[in-house]
Amino acid sequence: MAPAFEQVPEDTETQTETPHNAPHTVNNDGQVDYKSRVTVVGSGNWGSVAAKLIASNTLKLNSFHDEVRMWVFEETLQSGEKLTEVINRINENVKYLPGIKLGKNVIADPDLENADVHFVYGETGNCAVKDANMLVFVTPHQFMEGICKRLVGKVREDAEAISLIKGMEVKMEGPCMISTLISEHLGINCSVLMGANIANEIAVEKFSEATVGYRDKREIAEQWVRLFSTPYFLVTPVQDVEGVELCGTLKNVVAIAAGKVAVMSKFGFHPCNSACELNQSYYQMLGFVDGLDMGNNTKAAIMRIGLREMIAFSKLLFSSVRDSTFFESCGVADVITTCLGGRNRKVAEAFAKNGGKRSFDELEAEMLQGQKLQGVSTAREVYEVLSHRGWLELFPLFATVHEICVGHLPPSAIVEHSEQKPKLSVF
Ligand SMILES: NC(=O)C1=CN([C@@H]2O[C@H](COP(=O)(O)OP(=O)(O)OC[C@H]3O[C@@H](n4cnc5c(N)ncnc54)[C@H](O)[C@@H]3O)[C@@H](O)[C@H]2O)C=CC1
Ligand SMILES: O=C(CO)COP(=O)(O)O
Repeated sequence: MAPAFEQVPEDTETQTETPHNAPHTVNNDGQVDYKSRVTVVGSGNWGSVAAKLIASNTLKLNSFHDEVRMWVFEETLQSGEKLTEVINRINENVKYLPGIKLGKNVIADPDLENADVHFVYGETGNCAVKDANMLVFVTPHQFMEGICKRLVGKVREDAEAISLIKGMEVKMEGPCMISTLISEHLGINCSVLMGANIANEIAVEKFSEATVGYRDKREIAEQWVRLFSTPYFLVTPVQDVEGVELCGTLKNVVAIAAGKVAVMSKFGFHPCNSACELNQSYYQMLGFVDGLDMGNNTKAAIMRIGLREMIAFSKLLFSSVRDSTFFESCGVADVITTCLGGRNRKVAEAFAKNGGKRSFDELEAEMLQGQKLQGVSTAREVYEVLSHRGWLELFPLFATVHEICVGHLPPSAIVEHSEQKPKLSVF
C-alpha cells in the first residue's frame, strides 16, 4: 500500500489565489473542492523529473492539493526491494533518477487503476488516478495503448490530461498521436508539453524552456503552465496540440540521424558531391573533410534537413499546424538539444560505430539500463505512414533513418540519401 506523506507546512508567502475559473470537483457530500489533485502516470527518467517539478509547485500553489501521486511500473531491484518501496522510503527514484530528491509529497504507487484508500490532511479518500482531476502522462510511447486500455472507465469524466510523451502510434486508419489515443480511450481533453528538456539537466535545475500545446481552452493551458513553471523551467502555451506533439515526436528520428553522422565524420567520411541547386551550401559543408569542426557542420546540416522534413510531414498530416510552433522550445530547440545530448543520439552513435552489427535493442539495454529509446520505433512508424501514402521519396532523411535501423542500408547512407533534392512545395 502506498503511504500518505507527512503534511508540510504551507508557505503562505508564495501562494497564489485560486482563480474563479479553476477546475473544481464536488465531493460526495456536495462540498466544492477547488483544489486540483495531480497524478503522474509514469516514473522513468523524465517522469521522475516531471513529478519533482510538479511537487515543488503543488506545495506552493493554493489551487492544488500538495500530494502528487506517481504511478510506478513496479519492478524488483537488485537489492530485492520493490522500486516503489525505495522511492517512498528515501524519496528518490534510485533506478531512473538516482541522486535526486523528488519531494516528500511525491507518493509512488504501483497500482494504476485501483487507488489505495489513504489519509490526506485528516480526510479519507482515494487519491490516485481514480480521484485525480489533472493527469500527467509520461511513459515511453509504446506502453501507452496498454495503459489507456487499463484506464478506461477508471478516470474522472471531468479530468484534464497532459501528455509529455514523444511518439505516436500507427493504426489502420493512419497515424494516431498519443494525446489523441488518451482522449479517445478515456474521453477526456488532452494537452501536451514538449520542449528542449533533457531530463537530467532539469533535475539539477539548469534553466530550460518548454511548450504547452493546447486545443481550445486557454484557462486549462494556464493551469498546466502554473503547475510546471519554476524559475528554471519556463513554460509557454501555444494553441497547436498537433504541431507541438509532432515536433517532440519527429525530432527523435532526426537525433538518430545525428548520432550516425557524429561517427562518420570522426572516421573522415566523404559524402558524394553531386550537383544540387537547392542545397548547394549543404554540399559545400559536407565537402569539408576530417577536421574537428566538420562533425558540427555535418550535424547542423542534418538538423536543418531534419527540421525541414518535420515541418513538411506535420503540415501534410495536419494543415492546422502553425509555422511559429517550430520556433518554440518544442521545435528547433528540441532538435538541437536532442541531437547534441540525447539518448537517441548516443545509442545511434554506438550503432554506427559498430557498423550496424549490434542491434538497437541490444545497445539500448546495455547503455540505458532500463530507459527507453523512442527514435527507432518512431522512425518505423513514420516510415509506415510514408510508404502507405506514397511519400517515401519526399522524406529522404526520415526514410533513410529507418532503412539503416533495420539493416537495409549502411549507416553512411544517412548523408548520401538525405541530400536528395526534396520535391514538395511544402518544403
Ligand atoms: N528522459 C528525457 O530526457 C525525456 C524524455 N521525454 C519523453 O518522455 C517519455 C517517457 O520517458 P522517460 O520518463 O525518460 O522514460 P524512460 O526512458 O526512463 O523509460 C523507462 C520507464 O518505462 C517503464 N516501463 C518499462 N516497461 C514498462 C511497461 N511494460 N509498461 C509501462 N511502463 C514500463 C519503466 O518502469 C520506466 O519508468 C518518452 O516519450 C520520452 O521521449 C521527453 C523529454 C525528455
Ligand atoms: O526529448 C528529449 C529532450 O527534449 C530527450 O531525448 P532522448 O530521449 O534522445 O534523450
